[in-house]
Amino acid sequence: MDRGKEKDLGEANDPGKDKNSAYPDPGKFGDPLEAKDPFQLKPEDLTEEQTWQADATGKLASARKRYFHLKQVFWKSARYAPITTLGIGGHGIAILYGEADTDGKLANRIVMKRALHRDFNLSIRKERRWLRTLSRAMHIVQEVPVYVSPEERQKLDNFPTLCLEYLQGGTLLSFVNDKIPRDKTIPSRLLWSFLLCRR
Ligand SMILES: Nc1ncnc2c1ncn2[C@@H]1O[C@H](COP(=O)(O)OP(=O)(O)OP(=O)(O)O)[C@@H](O)[C@H]1O
Repeated sequence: MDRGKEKDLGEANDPGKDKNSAYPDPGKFGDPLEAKDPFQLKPEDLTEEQTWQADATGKLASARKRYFHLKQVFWKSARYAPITTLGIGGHGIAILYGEADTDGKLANRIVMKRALHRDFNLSIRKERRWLRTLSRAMHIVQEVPVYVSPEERQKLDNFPTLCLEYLQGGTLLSFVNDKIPRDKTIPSRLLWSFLLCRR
């Protein structure tokens, strides 16, 4: 997809806004998931560091565009629906999607991660290369298959998208931030043990 087309994706084109559209209701998976539209993301959802790195509104606008596009890819899908925004990193946005089974019940959760800007697509590709290199490492997040039609696949591939397993307990970074005091470092042997533990 070229950039001009991407710019056209505005709120008016949001398939979720059309009550008659085939876009699945984000709440379709029901309890116990408190499903919410990732669109409710607000500038205050960015961490202090993230707002320092870039203008919050600009970053949020990019995140919304990425999300709009992803939503368009899956808007006819009976299988995948967005649940929430997990976060915005230095380069990308991570959105949690639910995968339904044939009865429409939540069967799996998948993280879709995209670059915030075309210039960061390279960082997503690099991350993918590393993930594939580390694909047998027990404690490294893994790519997961996404079952889409050829049309959806083509749209999905217009922007490099990482489809990852969902780390329910949080990432290693969130563990370090939560549990390791700021004046302490995580021992190298522990980090190596994460990398060397094989499936
Ligand atoms: N597979 C995942 N499971 C659960 N949460 C995730 C997953 N991937 C990302 N997240 C959450 O989404 C946030 C944004 O992720 P992302 O990978 O884009 O950024 P980052 O790793 O914080 O920074 P950077 O873009 O600089 O690598 C993370 O901080 C994390 O909280």
